[in-house]
Amino acid sequence: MSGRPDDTVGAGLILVAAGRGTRLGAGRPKALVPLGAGTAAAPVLVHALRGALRCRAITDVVVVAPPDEAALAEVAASVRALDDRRRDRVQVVAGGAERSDSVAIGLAALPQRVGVVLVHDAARALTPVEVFDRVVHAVHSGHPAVTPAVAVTDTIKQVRSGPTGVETVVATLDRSRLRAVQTPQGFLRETLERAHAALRGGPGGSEGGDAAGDGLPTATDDCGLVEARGGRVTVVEGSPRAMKITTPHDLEVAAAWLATGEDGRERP
Ligand SMILES: Nc1ccn([C@@H]2O[C@H](COP(=O)(O)OP(=O)(O)OP(=O)(O)O)[C@@H](O)[C@H]2O)c(=O)n1
Ligand SMILES: C[C@](O)(CO)[C@H](O)COP(=O)(O)O
Repeated sequence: MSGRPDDTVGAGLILVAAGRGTRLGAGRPKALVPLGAGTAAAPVLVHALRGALRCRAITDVVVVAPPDEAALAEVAASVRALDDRRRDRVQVVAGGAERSDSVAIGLAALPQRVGVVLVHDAARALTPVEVFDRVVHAVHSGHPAVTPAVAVTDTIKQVRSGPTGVETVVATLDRSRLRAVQTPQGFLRETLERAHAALRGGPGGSEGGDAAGDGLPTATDDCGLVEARGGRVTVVEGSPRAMKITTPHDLEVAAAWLATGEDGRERP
């Protein structure tokens, strides 16, 4: 870790949008599914990109798109249509099989001048700019890996599956110490690069995606990869508006926020 980045240096954004959207079941990649009605209507990815570009610290963007030709072309056309002077600093690349593959592809494509990297799910399309700003500020303040998070409001039980598939409760977890993590997650570039190198069998890692080397599944978020190497992850306040559009119900909620102007974004 080399300490704080120069405060005047901007941040790069990896917007991962290459998922299939199986749980949404819209018959097309989730990033390309229309969200909103009338003048607010745009693909999920476009909402996410416009939202992220409200963060003035972002200077460079890599959109990691679904790998098929038609989807790539549609994403590239959306980028060309962006009303933002940073449009020329937005690249589109084809994603990989798993989210972590897509992040690694995006990271490799980010220009070397970028020393601070944000990784954001296109599926968290209505994330307020304040969340981006808090994450960037924390990295600039010397925190090498940062995640936004919200408190858990349900009582959370740990369960085990019996031989017949029926689940029984093993324990009730201490909710006051649990957080649901969101994106954008922010990193010093070298912290993220080392975490991904380890995932792929580099120094400190293990081949096959078992980042912690303990037989547990690969971490589903990038801060998890840092944790698995014993790195420190700092938590900043997230937002309910940064919820991930995963199911048809989530899409309805997001559309309702847009319809009522309650998308959590500042109005001019
Ligand atoms: N191979 C993958 C898988 C996921 N993602 C992205 O990672 C984010 C979080 O993933 P999720 O919401 O789970 O999206 P999907 O993988 O598309 O959803 P599902 O599991 O329902 O197919 C999304 O913006 C998704 O596009 C990606 O870029 N590349
Ligand atoms: C990165 C993430 O959005 C943080 O909550 C989440 O881990 C993505 O997981 P998914 O299972 O790929 O949706």
